[in-house]
Amino acid sequence: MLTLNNVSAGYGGVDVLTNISLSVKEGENLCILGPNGCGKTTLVKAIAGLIPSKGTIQIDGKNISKMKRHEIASKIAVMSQISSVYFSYTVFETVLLGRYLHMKGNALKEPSFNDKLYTAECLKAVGMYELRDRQITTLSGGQLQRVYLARTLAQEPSIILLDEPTNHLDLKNQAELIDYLKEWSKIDGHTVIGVLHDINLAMRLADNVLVLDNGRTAALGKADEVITSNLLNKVYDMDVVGFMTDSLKRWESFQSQPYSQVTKLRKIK
Ligand SMILES: Nc1ncnc2c1ncn2[C@@H]1O[C@H](COP(=O)(O)OP(=O)(O)OP(=O)(O)O)[C@@H](O)[C@H]1O
Repeated sequence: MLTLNNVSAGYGGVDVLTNISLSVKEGENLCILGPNGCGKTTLVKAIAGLIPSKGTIQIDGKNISKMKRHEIASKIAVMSQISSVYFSYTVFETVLLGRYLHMKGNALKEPSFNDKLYTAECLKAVGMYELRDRQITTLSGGQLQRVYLARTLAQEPSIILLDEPTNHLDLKNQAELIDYLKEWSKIDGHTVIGVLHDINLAMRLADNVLVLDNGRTAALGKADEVITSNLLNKVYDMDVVGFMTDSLKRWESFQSQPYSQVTKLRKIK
């Protein structure tokens, strides 16, 4: 479904990514891992056709450099981290924007009954239908992220590209979003390709993992085979598994200690 062959991309003529090759089949999910600045977002932008790239990127056998913007958008939706909202639309209007493609690209046109119906379905799917008339500026970060998920679904893509979508979300909402997308990917050969900093969430979502190191492929393969302590320690330049194990031990000991012992505050000198 999605194939990258020797893809290099970057900014101002300088490559950030070098010779990335991979393929993602329908119904499979891929997580992209790697330290800050290694090129994860750049890869997402290249796949979405938002920046030029060398090599070939094909969706369903078609080269994206030969596809029109709206044709790419009918296949791929990008869901990124939420940023501040400066323009106020209602929840319903925001999700309706995801139907833009299906409204023959004319957002000024009165949406059809079917577009409105599909928008409502997407809002129901993410549990935001009741808040459909609220201005999005009045929503919490978690609610806003749900609205953006609904807008992504309204686009009816076959591939969702995630770029760190879980900031602003508490633990429960992070897990729910990832589980929802995992479920979505198992319907009708959908695919999720996601940049996630949290390795636990990545393992929850991914069938396959690409680990980038300085713009190059450090590892690519099945999640349980690729996510090894040696590789993570090398790429992130820290004892990742040791850190996670230590956190778990602290949590366990915190649980077993009497309340009085763990709440002692250090005196400020
Ligand atoms: N628009 C841009 N113009 C020039 N350089 C850029 C641009 N966007 C990103 N870069 C550079 O490209 C490199 C890779 O950035 P990218 O955002 O892809 O990394 P990342 O792995 O997603 O990082 P992070 O985990 O911090 O989000 C960085 O050195 C960054 O400074």
